[in-house]
Amino acid sequence: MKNVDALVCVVDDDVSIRESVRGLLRAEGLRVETYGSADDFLARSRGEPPGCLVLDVELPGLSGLQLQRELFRSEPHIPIVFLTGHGDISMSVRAIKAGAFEFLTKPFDPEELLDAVQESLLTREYGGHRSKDQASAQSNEIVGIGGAHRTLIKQISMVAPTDSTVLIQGETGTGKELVAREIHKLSRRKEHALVRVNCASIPKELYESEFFGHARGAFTGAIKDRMGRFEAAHGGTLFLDEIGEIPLELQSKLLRALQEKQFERVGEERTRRVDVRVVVATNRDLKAEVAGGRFREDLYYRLDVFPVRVSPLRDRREDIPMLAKYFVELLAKEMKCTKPRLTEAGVIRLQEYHWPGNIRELRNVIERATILARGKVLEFDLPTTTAEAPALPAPRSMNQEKAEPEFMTEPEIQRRERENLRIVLNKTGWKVGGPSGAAELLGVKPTTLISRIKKMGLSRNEATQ
Ligand SMILES: Nc1ncnc2c1ncn2[C@@H]1O[C@H](COP(=O)(O)OP(=O)(O)OP(=O)(O)O)[C@@H](O)[C@H]1O
Repeated sequence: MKNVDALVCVVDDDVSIRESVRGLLRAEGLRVETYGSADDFLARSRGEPPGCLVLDVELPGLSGLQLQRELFRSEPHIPIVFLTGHGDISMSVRAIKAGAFEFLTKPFDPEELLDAVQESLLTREYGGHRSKDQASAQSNEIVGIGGAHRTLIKQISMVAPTDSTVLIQGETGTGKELVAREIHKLSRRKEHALVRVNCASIPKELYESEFFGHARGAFTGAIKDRMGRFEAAHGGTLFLDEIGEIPLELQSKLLRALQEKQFERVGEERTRRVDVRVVVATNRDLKAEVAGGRFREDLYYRLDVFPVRVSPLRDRREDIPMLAKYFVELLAKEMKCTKPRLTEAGVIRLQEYHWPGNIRELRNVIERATILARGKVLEFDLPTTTAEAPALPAPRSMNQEKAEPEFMTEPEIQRRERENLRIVLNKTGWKVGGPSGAAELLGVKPTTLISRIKKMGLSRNEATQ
């Protein structure tokens, strides 16, 4: 196991739970400290901040949620895995909104707990979590804590060491370029160049020369030989950003270069070979572009080797507290100004907004607020929106029974979706996580499901009616 020797603190008033968690984690080579209450943890754990905190919700004295709040002020980067005896949805919503890493119900599944702890430690390794004593915020960190973030980090660490082509898709400002840079940084090519080409900014007539280079005199203005981006990336990574913008005429030439790793400069006969790893990104739905005849199907399949989807920020609101803290720290450092104060109310405001411009917009909003705050409290002036989160898929069995009519109205869709969800929750006895939980049945993450349940105002009472 990775992260051997990392410190995990366990806070639970039930000694048998403390001891079984301790045994489980120790067997994996982790260092474990146990505490019988939150107060005890605060009083005694003044040394090294843990890489992960396994925390009971109901505790004598300060509760688990109160400790979470306390830590949010002083040690916001410690990932917390909650254990609760009740599986209380509204409580988990609150905990997850406040940035909890995972929420597991007792009796816990040892595998699930180990997975959660391991993933939290992995996330920390990636700079998602920094203790107070560690270096302060650096630009180019991939910050986050939730399930979508963890999946992304896992995918990056799996594909980076290979030479496979990576297709990164996601809305504007979600961090696609950051992902491409991280893949390069973690690859064997890291000592060589990462060459970025923004395909949206090249005039049509210059594409070929930009990609493959040209010989002197090849066209008006070609006053000397020039190498293209493929050659410039030799040994390293070629990052083609906004790949969906490449004109059809050039797509076949690009396909050949990608397939055969060879090409000719414009105005030259000689075939050149290069060793490049290709990473591409787009905010378009490339499949739809193929269907619309704007993108070659063969090129699409050549690129779609290892697809990575970066979720919109509104689908990973659990990352917002950590991202906000990160940007406040980073921007104060960059702007050389006193760090303004981020309040809990401010964080909640940020979590309510729907972020069409994603993380880029969040950064801009925090930058503007930092200027206006003059070292005091950050205030966020954001429009109130009614934007809907994307719908959950209906349970599979129901889809099979009857095809959806094409013309269902929005309220009808919502009513059906709510009804489906109620049925599934009834079926699982209101159990959300775990192998037989509703999230697994619906094929969504427990955190997504919990926020959906909250949003639809579903309650256990109603579900058993
Ligand atoms: N997970 C993250 N943690 C910290 N900063 C992030 C994260 N994701 C994105 N950012 C920051 O948000 C901004 C936008 O990210 P980036 O340029 O990578 O997005 P993009 O998806 O490539 O956007 P576009 O499609 O418009 O090119 C950058 O300043 C980047 O550093």
